[in-house]
Amino acid sequence: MGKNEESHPLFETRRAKGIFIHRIFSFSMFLGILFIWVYRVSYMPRKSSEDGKWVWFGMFLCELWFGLYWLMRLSLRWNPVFRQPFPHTLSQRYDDDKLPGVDIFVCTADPEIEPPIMVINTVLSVMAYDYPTHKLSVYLSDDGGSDITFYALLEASNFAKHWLPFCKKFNVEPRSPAAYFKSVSSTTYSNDSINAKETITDKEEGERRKGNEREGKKRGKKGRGKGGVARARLRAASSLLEIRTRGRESSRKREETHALPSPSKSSRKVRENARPGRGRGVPRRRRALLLPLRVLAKLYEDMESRIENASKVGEVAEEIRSKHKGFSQWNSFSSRRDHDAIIQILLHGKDSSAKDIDGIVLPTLVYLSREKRPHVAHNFKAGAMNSLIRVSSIISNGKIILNVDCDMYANNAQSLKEALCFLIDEEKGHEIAFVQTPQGFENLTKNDIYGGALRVIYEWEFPGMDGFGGPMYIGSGCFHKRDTLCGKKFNDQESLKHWNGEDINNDQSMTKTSLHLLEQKSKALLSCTYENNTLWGKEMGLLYGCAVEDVITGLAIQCRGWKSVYYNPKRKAFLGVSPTTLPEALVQHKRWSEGGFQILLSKYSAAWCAYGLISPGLQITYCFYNLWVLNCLPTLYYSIFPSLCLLKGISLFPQMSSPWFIPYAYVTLGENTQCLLEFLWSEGTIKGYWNDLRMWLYKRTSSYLFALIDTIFKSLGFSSLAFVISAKVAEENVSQRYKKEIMEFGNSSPMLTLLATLALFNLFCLVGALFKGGLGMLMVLPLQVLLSVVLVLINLPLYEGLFLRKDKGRFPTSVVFKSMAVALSACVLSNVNVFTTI
Ligand SMILES: O=c1ccn([C@@H]2O[C@H](COP(=O)(O)OP(=O)(O)O[C@H]3O[C@H](CO)[C@@H](O)[C@H](O)[C@H]3O)[C@@H](O)[C@H]2O)c(=O)[nH]1
Ligand SMILES: [Mn+2]
Repeated sequence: MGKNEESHPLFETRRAKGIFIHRIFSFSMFLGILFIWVYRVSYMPRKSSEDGKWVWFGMFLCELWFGLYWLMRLSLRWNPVFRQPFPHTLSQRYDDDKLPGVDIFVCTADPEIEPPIMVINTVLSVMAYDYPTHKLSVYLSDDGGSDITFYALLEASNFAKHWLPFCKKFNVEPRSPAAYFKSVSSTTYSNDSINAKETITDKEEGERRKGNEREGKKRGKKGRGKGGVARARLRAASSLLEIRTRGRESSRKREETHALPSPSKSSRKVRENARPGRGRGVPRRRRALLLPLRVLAKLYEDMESRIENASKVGEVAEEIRSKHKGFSQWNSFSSRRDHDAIIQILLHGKDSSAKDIDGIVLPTLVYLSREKRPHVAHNFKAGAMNSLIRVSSIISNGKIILNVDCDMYANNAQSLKEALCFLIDEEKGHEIAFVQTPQGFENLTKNDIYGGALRVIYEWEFPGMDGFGGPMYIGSGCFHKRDTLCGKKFNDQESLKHWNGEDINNDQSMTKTSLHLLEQKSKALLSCTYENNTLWGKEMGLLYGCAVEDVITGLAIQCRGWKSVYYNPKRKAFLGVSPTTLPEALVQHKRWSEGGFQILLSKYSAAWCAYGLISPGLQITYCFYNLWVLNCLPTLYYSIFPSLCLLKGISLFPQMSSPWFIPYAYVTLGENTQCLLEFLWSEGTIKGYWNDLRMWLYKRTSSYLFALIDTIFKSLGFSSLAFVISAKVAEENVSQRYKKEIMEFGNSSPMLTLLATLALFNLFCLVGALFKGGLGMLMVLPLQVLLSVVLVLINLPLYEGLFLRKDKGRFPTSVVFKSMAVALSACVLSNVNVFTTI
């Protein structure tokens, strides 16, 4: 870091390397595409009676679309930028009191799909951010209106008293207790020798370790080996708890620990305490220390089983209810869709009882569930977010707002400060409205069978958007400035004012009565009718009426003149849960693609309304995503007609001997090589690429098609907006199959039936064609055979699911029959007459 700290910016932006080569390559690809277009037009069958005239014309339209869409995609790769924050500079420049208040919103909506224990793990992980606790407030919005979730949060508020000091003193990662204990479990709980601990590492831990090693070196220690840091962590953890336990017995000892002024100092002291056992191979000492970590783990396990018990029974025991007044807000009439506003401030920074076991103030923690009535539209997550914005504004009013989904725990305690570097940078921070991090997933398998990682989007495309003015807002893992989220326009003069770290909440102290008053005041803000005749959902807060409330809100913010930043740290900032079955993955993509298309048709349309408000490059990239759905038509066409014509012996592509074959071969090879390389460079595997290709096809031929149909229905007023919440837990046998990367079909939804029908249709066409023409077909119609073979190969797991598998994840028999019948009759019918004459 430079000497001149004052002028050193808080972040830097780098351009990608090799852009020039990429542009030349893209130019050659574009030439190839032009040649394909020329070929289609000049070889169009002239006479109306000629075989396949209309099919040919359709092929031309498809290729025209693919070519244009490829150009849009190119814009995402035109000018990528990468960001690097400097949190140390931030820490040097702003002491704790100067840092802005941060309000963190966690949203949950259904205690069955989103188990309360998972929700509070997310809550605990964000409470434990490396950030001054008196500047941190965490709000849980529960659209499920569940007293069990409330109970879980109540438990979490107690557990936090032990968990936060533990995390901070020993710098543990990740700070979701479940994830942390899982990472150390196999070793700590066993009574086996210390060596077992050497194996507790996973990839993420490796990252953390590197950081630790660097830190360790700074402190003049030798870099530790693999197991060494893990051991040190355990030892540190153990010794802290040992002190805690002993502390309970001897108050003198306890005071000693508490008297230490700063956590880091005390942690050093504890580490020193622990040192005698190190490196001498004295298992006795270590074993003695192991027990206390168990105490914390046990504390967690007990809490977990109490919460899970309550979930199983479906209610909170009377004994517990009677101990906390919060429960009185639920009555026998309360249901998910019909209940009063509920709010409870569980911890408040200004309340003297809200301290951890070290006497340090805990972050403010609030449970809320907005009022719900069956006939009042509640606007899904957008509605929840707006309630959160309002309530937090009277409780803590943090200038920065972070929103996470309830499954997305913070995986990196530093990322809050890192994100702040962008938002409060003296030079550029004034124009940045939000910082989006990519969504990481903890449950991905090696070859990512449902393409849930969205690797290429996060590694290549979002940096491309960033180069044009900023990425989209994609919900979870986004840091906003409160005022821009509430509709503030970008105004140079005002925004240029230097960031002032004024204190947010200057209330002196909070008594029980003042807390109660605050809760009552908040309830009014949570009522169903509060937003009537206001700008909420239209110009303020998150916008309503769109299936991807986040993306449209982000676009609106950018249209008001703001920029955004994409921050993709090496150690993922958040980890959540990705769908573990094919139907779920398809339904999620349907929601996303439908939402995107709604944006394109809305008053914020990136295609026309955003003109002049955001950069043309950004406009194109938004269109690229918002046009996902339209891909269904050409893709369906391309996966049906070439196969069908193969069966009928009609040629749709140039012969191998023709010079026109070259552009087809070049474009196909070039495109696939580029995509494969991008995938591999984003830490994907080759098999993963193949899986991704399959999902690419399935999304296009089912999710997008149904999204298109639904959008049409909605615009005609036949149906209304819905939000299908993604499942975050799976049955045991489903998750077993998921881990083995066996595709899960398991239901007879129209989407799956359609996929099965298409797959069978391709199979029948290929088999029929080979039967009729033998391998000679390969010489006559090489590209069509290739296309058909690829389609059949990519569908292999689907055929298995239809005919070979016996487990519950296979296709239901009804789908087997339906799809067989439709696919067969399509083949037979087309062979008898039609398509040539239409
Ligand atoms: O009525 C609702 C519906 C959903 N949610 C919450 O919204 C979040 C996202 O829901 P999920 O089912 O997990 O959807 P995903 O598709 O996984 O979420 C992505 O896409 C959504 C938009 O479709 C964004 O809102 C999310 O932030 C983004 O992570 C979850 O925490 C839900 O609890 C609510 O609070 N109220
Ligand atoms: Mn989700």
